Amino acid sequence: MNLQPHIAVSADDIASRVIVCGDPARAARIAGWCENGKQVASNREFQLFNARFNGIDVTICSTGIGAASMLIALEELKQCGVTTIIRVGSAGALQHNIGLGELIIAEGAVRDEGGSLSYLPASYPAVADHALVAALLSAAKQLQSKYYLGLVRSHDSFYTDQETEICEFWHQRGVLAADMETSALLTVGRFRGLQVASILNNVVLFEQEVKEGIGQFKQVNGSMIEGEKRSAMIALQALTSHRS
Ligand SMILES: O=P(O)(O)O[C@H]1O[C@H](CO)[C@@H](O)[C@H]1O
Ligand SMILES: O=c1cc[nH]c(=O)[nH]1
Repeated sequence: MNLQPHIAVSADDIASRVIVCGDPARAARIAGWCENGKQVASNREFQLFNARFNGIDVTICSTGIGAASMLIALEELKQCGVTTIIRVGSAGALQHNIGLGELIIAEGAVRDEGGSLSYLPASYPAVADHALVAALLSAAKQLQSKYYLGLVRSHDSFYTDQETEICEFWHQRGVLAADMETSALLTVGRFRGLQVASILNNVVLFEQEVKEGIGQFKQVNGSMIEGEKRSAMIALQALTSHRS
């Protein structure tokens, strides 16, 4: 079969169960936490690895930053016969009680990114697959991990002049955290008939300067790196215990 133009694999090359994440280095780390992790493609921000977890084939695919490139990966993964996608992402908290390295499981998302809006109007909801969320909750309990369950917000622009006001607005409305891809994954994934969900590792405290938080993440802050691994293990457990 033909290679997909961006993710550079064909249907024969990858599994039907996929973990996506923004950071290519995270994709490599997740593959390393599985059995037999090996790279199958490398093109731009799209780094793909095949591996086995709980005796089941999985693929890990990085998608870069933002909804636009994540949606390219989603469409091409769908063309390759993928049925189930869980995002293992990072996020900034919008509530004071969510600590660094603590995990957020998205029930749904505020669609403040342009990618999904180019497919469907804002009135179409961004909702995670119910069974996949149940599998994530069950895996989190099995691994004795604390988690927050609720709404997240996805956006396109990290450094707007209104960032403080925007975060305060969604904080007041009970949204748990912000990332840049979850709402597009939930909206377009559902629209395309995929089972989709998202689990996020908090790397910025609420009301912390975003540059400072992301910088600490880059410096391999212990709790945030531990949160990344725990989020990946929960997602892998959910992905491989879930009936696709
Ligand atoms: O760590 P990832 O998965 O890339 O997720 C978050 O980090 C990036 C911004 O630093 C955005 O992609 C955001 O959604
Ligand atoms: O504050 C943050 C941190 C990570 N990703 C985001 O989109 N926002």
